Amino acid sequence: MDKVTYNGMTFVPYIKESTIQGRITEIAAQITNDYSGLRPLFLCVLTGAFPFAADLFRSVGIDAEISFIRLKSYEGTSTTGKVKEVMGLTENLEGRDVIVIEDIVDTGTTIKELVEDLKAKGTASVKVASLLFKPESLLHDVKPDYTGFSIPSKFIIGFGLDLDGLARNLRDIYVLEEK
Ligand SMILES: O=P(O)(O)OC[C@H]1O[C@H](OP(=O)(O)OP(=O)(O)O)[C@H](O)[C@@H]1O
Ligand code: HPA
Repeated sequence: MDKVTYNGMTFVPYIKESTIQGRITEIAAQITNDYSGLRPLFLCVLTGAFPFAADLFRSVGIDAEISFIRLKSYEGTSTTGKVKEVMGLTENLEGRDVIVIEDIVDTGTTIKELVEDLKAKGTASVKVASLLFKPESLLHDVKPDYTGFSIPSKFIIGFGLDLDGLARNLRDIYVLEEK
């Protein structure tokens, strides 16, 4: 794995694809066990979560459905603090067991708003599976129920995570190089 550069910023290798896949398999096994006999609805938060959602959803061993919502709050490497719904939900969520799939919980702003919204829609339960979690960046009292990797508060890209729309197609995860 070599360094990569986007918009003049250099990123160094951080988490390998094989390590990511191994962790996704473990989370899928946990979900398979926790939701046995239920038919959960996975809700993928576009855009960043799509590679994680595809791999996680295909690894669970129970009947399940998947749907998508598109939320946006980041510009460059920082949050705007405002979560914009770019594409909404069409499903009736009443009585459903929902598992939100996120690529990252950073300040927690996106997940806090989304989970509150989903609970207000009459869901039976709402849990969050996030590939990455930055506990030291949290601005709200939230925490994923299933976490791939807890990481320090550094900007990362790859495996769905972007810098202004780029780098989502990297198979591995990279972190911004320290100067
Ligand atoms: O915990 P937070 O500080 O709210 O950050 C997490 C959110 O930020 C990213 O989305 P972004 O707005 O960059 O949209 P994207 O998925 O289209 O890249 C990521 O996919 C999460 O949804
Ligand atoms: O570290 C990050 N990288 C890319 N997108 C993000 N959205 C929240 N945090 C991040």
